[in-house]
Amino acid sequence: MSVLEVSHISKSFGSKHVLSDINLSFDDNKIYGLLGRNGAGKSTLLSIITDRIAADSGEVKIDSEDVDDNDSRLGLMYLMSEANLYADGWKLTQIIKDSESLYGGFNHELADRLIKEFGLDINQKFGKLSTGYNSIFKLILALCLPVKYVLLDEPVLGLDANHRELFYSELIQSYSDNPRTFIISTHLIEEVANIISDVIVLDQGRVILNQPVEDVLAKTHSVVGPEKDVEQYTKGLNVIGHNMMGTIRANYVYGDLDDRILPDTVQLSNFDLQKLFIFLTNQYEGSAKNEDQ
Ligand SMILES: Nc1ncnc2c1ncn2[C@@H]1O[C@H](COP(=O)(O)OP(=O)(O)OP(=O)(O)O)[C@@H](O)[C@H]1O
Repeated sequence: MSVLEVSHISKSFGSKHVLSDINLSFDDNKIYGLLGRNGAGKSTLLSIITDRIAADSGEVKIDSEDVDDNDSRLGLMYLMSEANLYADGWKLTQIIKDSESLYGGFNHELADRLIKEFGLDINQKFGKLSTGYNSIFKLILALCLPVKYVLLDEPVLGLDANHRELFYSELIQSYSDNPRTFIISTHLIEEVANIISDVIVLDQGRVILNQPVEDVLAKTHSVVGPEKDVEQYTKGLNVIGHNMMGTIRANYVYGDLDDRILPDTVQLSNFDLQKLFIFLTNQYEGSAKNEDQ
């Protein structure tokens, strides 16, 4: 079992602290969702992990070996991001050839199928691709290169709804054919909620949540009923948000419920990852920032 470990990573740009003491560990064969609001530091973190930019302090290791300037470790990761690594005049076929020799392999069978399914013109030059096809081409590279860690920064940028669906189903297929670790940074939480096994939330350069999705969802409770009863029932619990619908109140709780008695007038259910994300990163009433890191 190998582990990708991020220890005490901090990064500033000028006087702006972008990442502060980030500690994360990525296990084999899991699909991580890396979530955070605009400017939270997601792309910076992924670029540091893959040694595209240097951290101010801290280290990234794979199997206890620092990845810094270490080709054998860096070759275990591929970062698909908005930043283009390829020159506009390069042909896609040439980029595939170069990547194949750099990474020591390429799944041509899968690539051929994806090229056909997405309708990508493989004889095109890189710079001539539309935004969507630019993403599609980089996704094909990401899925077909023989790496242990696939890092996807906004993978569906510019993809239409049909192509997004196709990508998610191909991602699942590729993962089940060849289990490996994915780290997916995205704002489309609802679209990835059923794909990811673990969720990491970055907020203002810090990790505020890092847990299996199943455990996280089990701790979400929406408590709905007459205002007085809801307030009474949720007293002392970690209420991270609320809604009013006339005289009916919904309090959103994140954390374990104790064995308090639920009044007949009050209904209890779980709420989804997107709602939790919004409450946690909105600094809504009663922040859960220090919980469950
Ligand atoms: N090269 C750079 N020089 C100066 N500031 C930078 C640089 N790269 C990133 N930043 C700043 O660092 C902060 C974090 O940026 P980053 O792109 O990592 O966030 P993000 O979570 O990926 O955001 P988004 O979801 O909007 O893409 C932002 O305030 C950004 O302006």
